[in-house]
Amino acid sequence: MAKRLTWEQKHIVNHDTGHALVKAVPGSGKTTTLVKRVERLVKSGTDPRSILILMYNKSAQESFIGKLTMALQSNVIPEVRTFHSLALKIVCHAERLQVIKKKKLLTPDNFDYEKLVKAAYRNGFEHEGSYINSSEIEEFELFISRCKAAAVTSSDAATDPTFKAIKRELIRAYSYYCEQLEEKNLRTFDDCLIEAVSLLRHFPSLGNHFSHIIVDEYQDVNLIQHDMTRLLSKSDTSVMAVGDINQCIYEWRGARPDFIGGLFEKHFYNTRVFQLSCTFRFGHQLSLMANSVIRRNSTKLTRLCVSHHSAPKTEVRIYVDNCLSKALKDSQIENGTQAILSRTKASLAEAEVALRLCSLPYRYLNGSTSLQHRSEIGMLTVGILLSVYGDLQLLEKHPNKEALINGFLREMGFRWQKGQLKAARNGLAHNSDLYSVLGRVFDDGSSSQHHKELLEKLASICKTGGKEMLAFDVLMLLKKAGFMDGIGTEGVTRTGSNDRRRGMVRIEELLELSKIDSSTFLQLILYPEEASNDCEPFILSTLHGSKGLEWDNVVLVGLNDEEYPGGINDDGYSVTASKNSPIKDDNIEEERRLFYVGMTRAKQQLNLVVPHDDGLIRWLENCWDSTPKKSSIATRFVYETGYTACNVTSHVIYNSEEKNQKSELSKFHQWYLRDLQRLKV
Ligand SMILES: Nc1ncnc2c1ncn2[C@@H]1O[C@H](COP(=O)(O)OP(=O)(O)OP(=O)(O)O)[C@@H](O)[C@H]1O
Repeated sequence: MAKRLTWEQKHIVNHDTGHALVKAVPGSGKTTTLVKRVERLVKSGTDPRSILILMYNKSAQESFIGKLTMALQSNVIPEVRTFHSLALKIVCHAERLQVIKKKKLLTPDNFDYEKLVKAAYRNGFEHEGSYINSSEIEEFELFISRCKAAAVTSSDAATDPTFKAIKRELIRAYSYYCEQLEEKNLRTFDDCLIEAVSLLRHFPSLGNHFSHIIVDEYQDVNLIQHDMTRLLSKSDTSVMAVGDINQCIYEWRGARPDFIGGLFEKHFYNTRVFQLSCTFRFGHQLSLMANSVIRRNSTKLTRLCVSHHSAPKTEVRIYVDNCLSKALKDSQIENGTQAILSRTKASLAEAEVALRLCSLPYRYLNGSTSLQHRSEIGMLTVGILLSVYGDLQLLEKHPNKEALINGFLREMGFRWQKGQLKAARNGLAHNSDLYSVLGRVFDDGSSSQHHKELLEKLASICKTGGKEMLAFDVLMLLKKAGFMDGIGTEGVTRTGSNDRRRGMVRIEELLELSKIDSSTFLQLILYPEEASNDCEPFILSTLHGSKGLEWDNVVLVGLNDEEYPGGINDDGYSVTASKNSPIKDDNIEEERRLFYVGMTRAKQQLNLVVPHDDGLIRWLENCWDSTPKKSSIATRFVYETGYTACNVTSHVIYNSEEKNQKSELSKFHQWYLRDLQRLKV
């Protein structure tokens, strides 16, 4: 059945020519509106080939093409591309015209790309042996994209003072990566973007002439993409940028709130501003809570996110005491989609253990790191194996043997000398007696006092536990023996190191709470039970990864203030950040936007799993929605939701309660009611 467009949607569909900026709240029917707009333009005579639509990623591009083909009922549809694919088209065209050198495109799914990244990593870190932890490669790739988004060359990286805090190994790896691309005559999509912008600047005719350009998710564009949009726009081109400043969360990839929040209007003259302020995804309580959080940012909130009458009546629950298992048990929705989202990967690892404990099915959104590949889990598993059995026989033939042992060897703080790590790995391939293997490795005359002490620690832990011990107690033994002291010190980036340290804290809390014995823990990690298939698998994702997606049931975890937003700046670019420095206002604003993105993914249910915090309980009882003055245990963002007051107001709305009750509501909630009336939704 055709949907009746809201009047805000109709205004956008009917916009004629001239630049436009559409400010759209989450789930506000952007795609529906844009498809309708293109349909109207084509039906009123615009040549579809003169319309360009730029989507943020490939899946959005494919879904948009599908919807457009259906709407236009024609094979001639406008050009729908991602920035990358458009850049590639321009670069290929320039190659054919022999304006630039021909190079081979290296895509991320190409095996040669993986080989190149690993070779560069090995080179930078002087890494020995064939095994490299996937999360280390992920961190290196992230660093590559950060550099490329800012068009940083390898020599820039080596000399730029803002890179002072970056590990030299990482910069060496990046230089090697750039050199290899050059030497082998290769380019990646990131290189294409940089080259395409430079080509358009010097040879403007390389870009087709478009009468309309529509750019979706404009809050995610970086400077290169913003420049590309400008260079593609001719004097008679109408550019429409669509996005939400409150969902700008990719600053580490070069996106900045000011592109959508000012620069677009500055660079594209006479821009008309439109709003899509009505959400079809979630109900009033969640809308009120989301507004209540995001209004703390310095970006002035001129329009609220308001729920459409057809939106689900979303239920929001808060679980105190980090009761994830309880939240998982009572929040499942039959046949509904569900997700667990977290700021850090560390809390996702904890969620994985909790899901295994409840025998619930799950998978990662992008298939990346799973429990066995996290080095602190390897450390703990090997430590428990040693304390219970004295050796690693149980790992023989296990598919994750290498990953788990690698975690241990890496986190134990051995300070390996050349050749030793490789010798240890080779030795352990055929011998499960870790103590004797390491004894032989360090018995070459060059071993230091430090190595001897570590071996003594190992000896002290071997078979001290026993099957009947609680996993938590074994962990305490390992801690006492100094096993956990080195966690994170070998990290590729500070973000990764912090994440592993947090992972350890999270697992410690979970083991203390769940009281499982060590053999159950080993079973969970090594041979988890088949999960029940009574419900849809829980999707595990970071908040960053959840952007643009939605689920019936969303569970947010890792909501303690010291982890999220955290007291320290995790960003490896920051030179001055120290453990005690307070998080900067800009960073808090970005973290707040991330929380806003996370909470607005839910359709039917939002479950917030928070640590025990008496302050929060008081806050909830008193209907307060201000930020606590002193540092809190639960993340400050949960306080900012004004949960109880929003619950009351949404009750008033759903039950069409009396006017006098409405007048008792806060000014902010009255604003919401006025918008609801104004929008007539
Ligand atoms: N006018 C309308 N009336 C009723 N439902 C609508 C209307 N417009 C859009 N929707 C519904 O709202 C939901 C979200 O729409 P759409 O996918 O177009 O949103 P979006 O803004 O692109 O989403 P996102 O925020 O994830 O980018 C869809 O289920 C769509 O059918």
